[in-house]
Amino acid sequence: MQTVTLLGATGSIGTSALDVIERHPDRYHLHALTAHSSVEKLLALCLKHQPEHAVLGGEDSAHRLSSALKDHDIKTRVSWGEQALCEVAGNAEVVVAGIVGAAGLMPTLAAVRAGRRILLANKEALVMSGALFMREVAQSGAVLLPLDSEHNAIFQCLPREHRGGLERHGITRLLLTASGGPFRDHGRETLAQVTPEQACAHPNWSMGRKISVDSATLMNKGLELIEACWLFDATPDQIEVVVHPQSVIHSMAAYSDGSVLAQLGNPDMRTPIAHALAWPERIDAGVEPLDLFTVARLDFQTPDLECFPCLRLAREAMVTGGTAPAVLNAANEIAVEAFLAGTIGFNDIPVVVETVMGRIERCSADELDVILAHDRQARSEAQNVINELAVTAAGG
Ligand SMILES: NC(=O)C1=CN([C@@H]2O[C@H](COP(=O)(O)OP(=O)(O)OC[C@H]3O[C@@H](n4cnc5c(N)ncnc54)[C@H](OP(=O)(O)O)[C@@H]3O)[C@@H](O)[C@H]2O)C=CC1
Ligand SMILES: CC(=O)[C@@H](O)[C@H](O)COP(=O)(O)O
Ligand SMILES: [Mn+2]
Repeated sequence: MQTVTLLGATGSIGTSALDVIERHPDRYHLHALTAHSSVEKLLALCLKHQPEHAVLGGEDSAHRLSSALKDHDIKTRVSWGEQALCEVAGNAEVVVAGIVGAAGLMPTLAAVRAGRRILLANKEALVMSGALFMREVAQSGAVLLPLDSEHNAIFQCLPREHRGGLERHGITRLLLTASGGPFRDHGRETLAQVTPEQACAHPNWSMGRKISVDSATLMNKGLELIEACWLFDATPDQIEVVVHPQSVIHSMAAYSDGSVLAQLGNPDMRTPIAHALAWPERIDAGVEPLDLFTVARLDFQTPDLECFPCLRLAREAMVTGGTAPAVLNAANEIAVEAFLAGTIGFNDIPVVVETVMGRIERCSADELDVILAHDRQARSEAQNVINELAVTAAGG
């Protein structure tokens, strides 16, 4: 029996992870469930799963949850804030990192430092702090398993011990597949008019709103390119993005003898979650078997970097290195929030990111304090750019 902390239990990853965990009560025991502000959702999960701990973002919401649990005579202990998240992340054998955005960095790092088995969905944490994060994994002996569907697929296509560069294993390229998002065939003019609801309607995956917008701008693929560089010790030019609208091939590894290994499956996050939970064993994920006759065809295209500059910006940030990926990520988080709030348009997202990247000087990213300072600076600069765009739009 392994104890599990599920960071971001009320989200899309959290829901899929609970579905898999529930199928295997003999293997997994819930140590903690966490959320930010979804008190009612976390209450329902605590009533059902009775974890030892529940963590929320603020004191008021934690008091509300605690008193509701007492009314139901449930013994789950409730706490709040980043320190509490780090404690529950450090105290379970398995940690599912399913918080969205930079907020996931400190709890995920706490799990790394405690040498836990980490199932990483929170790609932003690795994008922000890649070198430091991987150094801490090596030092603590943590087992880092990718949940992101593409990275989990690549992991499955690589030799079991894949350390120290791809060439050593005869791997020439990683082929990172991208659905192309809901606006794959749109031109730049129509993109200017798209709404948050349209952007969040991903053609193949049901996900949280932030990652859905990232998929629509191709920033998700950019973040994933950076994520793949760190996870698989690859250089940006060893990674090729392939638009594959069906999302059936989840990614591939090309070898020097001409072989290309791929992992296929229905687009359902329970597959990578079950894979990483049980690795190196295999367990039931509750996922329908893939029916290739229904899929019928697999298409491939090159990404359109004119309409979707975010992929280019992320590649450039990785090549620049240091704090550039943290700046890219922070600016993107603010821009996506503004787009979802209706403050800026879809095509303004890359404008905000590129302008912020041009204004903040790159630094070495060896220290956490430096990374966090650049994250804060990029957020504040992104807000400035958004304000400037509003003035321009008002004719100022
Ligand atoms: N969804 C998917 O299929 C995939 C997701 N990912 C990655 O997984 C991560 C989670 O994505 P997804 O599940 O879609 O996101 P959701 O928005 O669905 O869920 C986010 C979760 O994080 C919690 N959360 C939000 N803000 C904070 C905060 N400031 N502090 C602590 N917790 C917070 C939310 O709590 P509350 O409900 O209270 O807001 C919720 O539990 C992202 O990094 C995403 O890129 C990667 C591959 C696939
Ligand atoms: C399920 C998953 O891993 C997402 O990151 C998915 O990849 C999004 O799809 P695209 O970014 O390819 O549209
Ligand atoms: Mn992905």
